[in-house]
Amino acid sequence: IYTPLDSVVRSYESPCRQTKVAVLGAGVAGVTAAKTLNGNGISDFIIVEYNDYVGGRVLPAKFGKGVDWKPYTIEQGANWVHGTSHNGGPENPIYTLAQKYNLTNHVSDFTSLELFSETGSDGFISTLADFEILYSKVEENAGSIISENIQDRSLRAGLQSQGWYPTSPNMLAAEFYFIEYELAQTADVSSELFAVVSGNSSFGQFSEDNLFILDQRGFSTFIQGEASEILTTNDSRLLLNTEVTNIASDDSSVTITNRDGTCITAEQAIITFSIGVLQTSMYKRFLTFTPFLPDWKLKAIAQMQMGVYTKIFLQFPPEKVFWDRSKEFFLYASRTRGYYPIWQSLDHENFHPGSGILFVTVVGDQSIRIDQQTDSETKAEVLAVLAQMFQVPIPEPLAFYYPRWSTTPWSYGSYSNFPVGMTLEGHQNLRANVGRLWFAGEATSAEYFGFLQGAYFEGREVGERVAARMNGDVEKGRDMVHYEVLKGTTDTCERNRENGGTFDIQEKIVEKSRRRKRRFGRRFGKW
Ligand SMILES: Cc1cc2nc3c(=O)[nH]c(=O)nc-3n(C[C@H](O)[C@H](O)[C@H](O)COP(=O)(O)OP(=O)(O)OC[C@H]3O[C@@H](n4cnc5c(N)ncnc54)[C@H](O)[C@@H]3O)c2cc1C
Repeated sequence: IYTPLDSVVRSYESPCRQTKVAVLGAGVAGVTAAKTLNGNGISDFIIVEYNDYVGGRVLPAKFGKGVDWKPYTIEQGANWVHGTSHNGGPENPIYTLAQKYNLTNHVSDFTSLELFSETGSDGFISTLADFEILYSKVEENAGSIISENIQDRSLRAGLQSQGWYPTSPNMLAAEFYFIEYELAQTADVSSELFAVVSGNSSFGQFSEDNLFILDQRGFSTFIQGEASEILTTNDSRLLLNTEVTNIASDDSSVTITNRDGTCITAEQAIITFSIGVLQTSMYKRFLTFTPFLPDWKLKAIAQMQMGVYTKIFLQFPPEKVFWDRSKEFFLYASRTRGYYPIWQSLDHENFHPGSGILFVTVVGDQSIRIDQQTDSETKAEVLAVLAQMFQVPIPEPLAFYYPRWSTTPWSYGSYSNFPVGMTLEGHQNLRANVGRLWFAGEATSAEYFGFLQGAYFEGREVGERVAARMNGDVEKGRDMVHYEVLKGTTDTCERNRENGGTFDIQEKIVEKSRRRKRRFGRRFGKW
């Protein structure tokens, strides 16, 4: 018999929208997780996304003007597919998707490079060659760290053990080109082992090619395409413009509360927020967990690092282009580490010829510094560097833009980097579920952290685990391994898939590292 009290009790019990799985975040990891759930028969999910678009850190923008006055599409976030496929061997899933969506691209030629000092064009190519040879020894050493299970150390210590002490602008620039440009942080704070693992997993396993995506539909076309295979237009299972502010879980359900006051109750939740968001929320409290996450999880979140990587775009009048249009890259050696070091021209026959577009990349502390500056302050610095490099009067740019990743509230940084002193077990604590809360994203990948493929593989894995749990597959849907107490190293037998690493592949790749080309290839002639 229905009584008014029943309805009060019912609405008290479930004031929120009900679903089986709440997928939090609509970047590569979230969309891949949702697709995997769908592929395993779970279509009752809700994706909650802060922004008004699908794609997360794959973020095109309109910039400048073309001959027809239409702006160009440039990429503020991810730009390259790092590693493609290897003679019928394993293929980078992002490469597979780039092909599926026919994304226009060009393989970057890192040898198409001109070098500059603070007083103009320079010929410090031998420094680059020296670094490249030395780095192959660092790779071999990382191989010993795995095979002999010795303690990891900083990449700085690894470089120093090979006699690398950067004391000149040229050496700083060479180190930037090989290390910071990829890790978005310095060798000082990076793990030697995992810097090598990361390079080998993508470039050693897939290929050395780096596809620069210049598709005018935007790089995010592939994620939006994948999302549209599981969602209809205006699908009520995709909540855009919705910021999650609290995640409450107990033995029976998870409740997601949003900034707009709405809420969702789910059986399981997949959290794909960046490590920057999870870290910053610990002290800014814009996102809270009820109850608090356990100590082992909080420590792992605090330990993984978030790098910052900033592309600063300039469009000059095309008739006033002052750089060599046949070159793709320009490397500037400043006395200050990381001061506007890498320039890339899009006004090139393989990119957007006649565009007048040039962009410079800074990372780490330099990114954090310029994120606090006004556009005009940063523009003045950038133009002064160009004047030093090219030794000609630099025209006023028609357009100038850069995103401020370190303060972006849905990302707080660009991508993760493996710190010194974090073991595979410590990292596993970042991946492992806490009851009904599952974690996925580029940072939870021990092998592909920082890359799109990391977000893809982790989204897929968690999607499979959650689907298995919902479908009653006890073995596959079991809790992920975590470690209440962390030891100094990870036992050899624990370097396995369960802990997010396939180090047998790594050992084989490291063995070959001396013979194979590295990311930048055999460019500088000393091989
Ligand atoms: C500048 C830059 C350059 C890069 N270059 C490359 C490259 O060339 N090649 C490459 O492979 N990778 C590159 N990356 C890394 C790549 O972009 C990421 O690895 C990948 O996009 C991460 O996907 P994700 O799904 O893990 O996280 P995200 O894309 O960050 O997805 C998480 C989603 O969660 C949402 N979210 C956050 N907080 C909340 C909240 N409170 N409520 C609701 N939603 C929320 C966010 O809006 C976001 O959409 C680059 C990244 C940046 C920033």
